[in-house]
Amino acid sequence: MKFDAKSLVSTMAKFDTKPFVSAMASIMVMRTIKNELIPHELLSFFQCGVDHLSRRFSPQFTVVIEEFQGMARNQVFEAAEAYLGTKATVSAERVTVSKADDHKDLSFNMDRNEEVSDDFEGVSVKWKLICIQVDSSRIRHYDNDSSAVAEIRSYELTFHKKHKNKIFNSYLPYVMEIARQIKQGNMAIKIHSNEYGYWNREPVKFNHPMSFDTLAVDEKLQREIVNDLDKFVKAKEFYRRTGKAWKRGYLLYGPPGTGKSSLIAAMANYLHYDIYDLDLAVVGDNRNLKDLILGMSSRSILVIEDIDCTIKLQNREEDTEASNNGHKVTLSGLLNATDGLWSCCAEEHIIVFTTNHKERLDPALLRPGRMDKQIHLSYCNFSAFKQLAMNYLCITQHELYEKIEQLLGQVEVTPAEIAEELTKDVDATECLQDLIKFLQEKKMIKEEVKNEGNVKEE
Ligand SMILES: Nc1ncnc2c1ncn2[C@@H]1O[C@H](COP(=O)(O)OP(=O)(O)OP(=O)(O)O)[C@@H](O)[C@H]1O
Ligand SMILES: [Mg+2]
Repeated sequence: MKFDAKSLVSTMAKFDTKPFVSAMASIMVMRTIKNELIPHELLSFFQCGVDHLSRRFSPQFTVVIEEFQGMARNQVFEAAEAYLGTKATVSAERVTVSKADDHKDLSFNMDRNEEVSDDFEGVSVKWKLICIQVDSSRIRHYDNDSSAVAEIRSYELTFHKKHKNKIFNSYLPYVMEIARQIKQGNMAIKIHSNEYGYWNREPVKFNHPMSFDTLAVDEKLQREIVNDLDKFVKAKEFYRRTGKAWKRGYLLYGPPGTGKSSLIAAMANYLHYDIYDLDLAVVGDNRNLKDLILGMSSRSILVIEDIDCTIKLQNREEDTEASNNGHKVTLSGLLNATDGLWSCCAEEHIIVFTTNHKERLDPALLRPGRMDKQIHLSYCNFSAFKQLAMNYLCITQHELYEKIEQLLGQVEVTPAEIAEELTKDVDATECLQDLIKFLQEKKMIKEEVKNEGNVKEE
């Protein structure tokens, strides 16, 4: 018997033939065995019908999560990959292991066609990684030069139909959130720097060890800063509701060596944000500046150090190229870049300006809403000293502390100066004695200067 498969398939498709498909399929299978003559199209049509019927009566529901959506990677697939990596080592039979250059830890994943079970609030689900090999020319996102065969990957998530709502509304968002946390913990922080109008293609791994545990600032100020950062990170909904861009500006000011750059490092390590260290002096013009800020990723810190020195930004009225020592970035350009409408394009930006001379800044830069928080980093008090002694000498108490506390109340000394004294010797007592000598000398110089002033006045 000969089939005109195409016309048979289209004829059957016009009618609701599904209830008959199963029976027909069995007949055809029998005939196939006898005659080996069933055309491919017809068989796959029956196969579809059988699958459809079995799904209809099955209590299971399956969500297919493909790796690509057009050219872009599907974020749900990426999240599932990261999330299942943590489960695979426990419940899969075979796992793959890899490590990317910018990752701190090994990444595990389920192998092809492996299954992983998971439980969420009493609901059991099954994940399966499906990999199909195809001709690479058929896939748009695939680099055709590298291989003739490509793999189309997808996850199948299967669970009981009655849990559909819970899976869509709670479980999948939960998977996305856990994956975000895993990625955040695994990715090394990077520091980006700019040359002219673009960020360097190869950001450097940020290895600064400073943290809020080692930063020596007044305890109360430190708590205030950490609380502010915590509030900012959790405030997505607040920023959305109030129509504000999700960004926060900090101005760090104080004498050299009081920990402004160290605080930025502690912030980046605490939030796990990349740093974009912007050198305004080499930015061509306002347009370049805008492009640079648009080129930053979300969840990052934009740093402009020594804002008073890099370019002349004092006077907005004189905001012309000529009055700006030939620099084409102007104050209004900078304000627009950090403040303007399009600055909302990315989310979770922290902007930090530092200066040794707050009084030299244009008030426009300090207006509330621009610099949300101004943090004064000042000379070392006793509480900050104790932190430094802990960092460098690993001590919390010493008989010389009383003397040091007294001297710290009489002279102005920066944490950087103290840090230098505490690293001069290996022995803690000798270091503290050196420090006392250093503080006494400072005190003497201060008194001499004061006396000279008094003599002049007389
Ligand atoms: N508050 C601090 N806590 C711990 N270490 C500090 C602190 N301040 C300064 N230091 C030490 O002094 C060094 C210089 O400090 P830092 O670069 O943070 O100062 P700064 O305020 O940014 O100075 P500048 O105004 O010159 O840029 C740091 O590498 C660190 O070792
Ligand atoms: Mg600095």
